[in-house]
Amino acid sequence: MWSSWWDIAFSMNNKYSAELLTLLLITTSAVLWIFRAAKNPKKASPRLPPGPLGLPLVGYLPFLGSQVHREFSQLAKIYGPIYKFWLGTKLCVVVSSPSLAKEVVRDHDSVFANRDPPISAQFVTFGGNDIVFSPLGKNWRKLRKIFVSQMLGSTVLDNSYSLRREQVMKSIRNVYANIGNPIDVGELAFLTSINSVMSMFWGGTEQEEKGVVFGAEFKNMTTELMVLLGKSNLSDIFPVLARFDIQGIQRQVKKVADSFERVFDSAIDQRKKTMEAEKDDGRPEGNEERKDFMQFLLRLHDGEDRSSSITMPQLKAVLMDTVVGGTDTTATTTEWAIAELMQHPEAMKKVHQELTQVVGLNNLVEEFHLPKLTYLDAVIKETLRLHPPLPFLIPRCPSKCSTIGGYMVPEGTRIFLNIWAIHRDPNVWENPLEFRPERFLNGHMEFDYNGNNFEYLPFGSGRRVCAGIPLGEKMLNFVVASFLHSFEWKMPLGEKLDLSDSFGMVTKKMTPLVAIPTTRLSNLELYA
Ligand code: HEM
Repeated sequence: MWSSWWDIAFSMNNKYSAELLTLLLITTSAVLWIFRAAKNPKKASPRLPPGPLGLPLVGYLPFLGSQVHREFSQLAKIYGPIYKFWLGTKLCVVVSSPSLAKEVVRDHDSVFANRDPPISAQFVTFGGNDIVFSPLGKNWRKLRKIFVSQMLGSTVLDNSYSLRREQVMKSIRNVYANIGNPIDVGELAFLTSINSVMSMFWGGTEQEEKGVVFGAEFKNMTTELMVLLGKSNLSDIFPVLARFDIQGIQRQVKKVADSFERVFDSAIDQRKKTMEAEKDDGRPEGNEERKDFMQFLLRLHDGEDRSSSITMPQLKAVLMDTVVGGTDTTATTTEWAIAELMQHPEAMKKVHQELTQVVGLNNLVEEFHLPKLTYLDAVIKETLRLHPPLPFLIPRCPSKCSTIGGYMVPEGTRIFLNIWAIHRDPNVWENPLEFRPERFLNGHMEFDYNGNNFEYLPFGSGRRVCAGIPLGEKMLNFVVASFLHSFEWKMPLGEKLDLSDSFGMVTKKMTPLVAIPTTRLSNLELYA
């Protein structure tokens, strides 16, 4: 019996024993090294993800074109589902597969639930007091809780339905007044969304009309803000240049933010006066039934309970999150949904059949019809799959160095979750480029907007999932259903429908959808 490796070695022919001994030593060391590495993975330091080379100093910046979502998806085909590039001194990582998205937003959620706000965001967040761009922390937690569970709680949303309904009715009346003439559907959708939100701010007071007048003004301001925030700013790429504001982006953002603040100040003043007057009249402070956003937030501002009271900059920042976060996204999706249906008459026919059956041609759509409009819901889900308004969500930023997909992702990296690519991945979706609402109907996999299925993330996922889902979903389904039930939409004679998109902070149709409405309801009095 051989008692040890040494015995084996020395029992052999001298000619081979030295070589064998060396071989054994190498093998043993390798086995020991692998064993230790497996036992103590921290010691094996992972590398940065692969990625395209850029130029010295500027990195990949000069190679970024205007269709960034398509370019990022192409790069994933070359470098894989996780890759990196540099923009100046900023390291960026793009993640484009459901399993790696899960690692980011579920497995490492607390580390990646931070944002990397552009430098100009400080002006729209009233000094970092909002929900969208705040780092994970006390401020964010408090505001998000107020926003999700109280401000957009089901009682508030139910109580404010009549306000949204009134705004949708107004839009229907406006379209009817222009029946047979071309209408910019995106603009119509935007005004309907912003007027609904404005009306919820003012909440059925005498100032509500004024709020709605501001709607048109807000539209231009929001569009301008989105363009500015979506621009590559040298100040972000080279923070040492920030104070020179070479492209003037910070200045312009500040100007738009100041205009928003003037409107907010006027609304806040007026609302305070109304609440005072109600108190003087002996009515309970603020009308309990009304429960509009402004009244609700002002009460929190005046509140003595420090755990739930908010400062004036926080109040304004939350208003800003609602206006900016909630209107362009909803309006853009409404425009895409109608455009896709016009391009797919079979699907449009099914939507119309469902509306006729559930709502009836002698009625207008009401929010209580929505749960029964299952095909319409599938249409909206399919629209958000093909055209997520935020193709990379809102970039995340790890608070410490982490490992994703076996690669190192250092603290402070800007993370783009490319859901646009995931939603069009042929390994995930059958015929992904086809518009097929049926894939979201019963019998197929369950999809909702809460981000639990990493193949479908139009509202994001994890702690930073969209905070406005209940309102966004209600407005979206209600507005699309109302526009489609009340009118048939056709392209002007000789014009072709264009479905190409244009990348931006919110990715929209390249050419606005301009269509001609004709009436659909049997009872024309409903349009009055
Ligand atoms: C079609 C409609 C909408 C879409 C597609 C959408 C999409 C998104 C996405 C992708 C994010 C980032 C999520 C992440 O990083 O994981 C987000 C965040 C957010 N959205 Fe929405 N959104 C919509 C409507 C709304 C509405 C109506 C509101 C407000 C009433 C709103 C308020 C917010 C806020 C406050 C955040 C920041 C959440 C946080 O950082 O904690 N959104 N949204």
